[in-house]
Amino acid sequence: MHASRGKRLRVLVDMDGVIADFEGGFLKKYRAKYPNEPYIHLQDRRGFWVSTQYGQLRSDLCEKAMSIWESKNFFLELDPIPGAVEAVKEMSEMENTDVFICTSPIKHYSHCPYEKYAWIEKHFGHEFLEQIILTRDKTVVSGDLLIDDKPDIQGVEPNPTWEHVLFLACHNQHLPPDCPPPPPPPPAVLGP
Ligand SMILES: O=c1ccn([C@@H]2O[C@H](COP(=O)(O)O)[C@@H](O)[C@H]2O)c(=O)[nH]1
Ligand SMILES: [Mg+2]
Repeated sequence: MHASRGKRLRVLVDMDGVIADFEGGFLKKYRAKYPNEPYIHLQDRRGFWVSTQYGQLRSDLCEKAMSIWESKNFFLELDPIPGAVEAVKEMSEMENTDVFICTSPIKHYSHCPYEKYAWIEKHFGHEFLEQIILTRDKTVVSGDLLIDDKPDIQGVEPNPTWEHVLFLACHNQHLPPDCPPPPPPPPAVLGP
């Protein structure tokens, strides 16, 4: 459709959970730093926010989880999702197609933005640094497709130009197709 109109296809590709293994990297470093604390197996992950599910497990684990991705080298040392780097490179070489990495940095910015750039350079090469978009609000970025593992992508723009392609991840694989995520469970009632 796009090529017939002479228009190029612009694909926005998320980073964490799509090309970089955020969940696997988190669990490995969390268990190394907190070997005596409970943890959540990847097959038991539910909901986009790791910190929320760890906080539900025990309230202090929310901050312990956050300390992992706020640490130096967390983002830089993430493994690529198998096959993802090759797939993105291949897509970026397709005719009439422009690919951008569209990723949200954490607000604790000491390491994350730098390491996201360094990760892209390491796995895609220096040239690909032209194709990075760092934003906390993906709704204001224009594109045709956004490939992203977050089920609900919201921001100030109620009608983003892109169509969201939900990328399968451990935290979203139980969601019914094309449905919004379920509301959070009510707080647990503790007995006497
Ligand atoms: O519990 C969590 C899980 C992830 N994050 C951060 O959110 C962004 C997700 O970026 P995407 O571009 O949507 O993949 C990433 O920086 C994670 O570190 C979080 O803050 N809390
Ligand atoms: Mg993601």
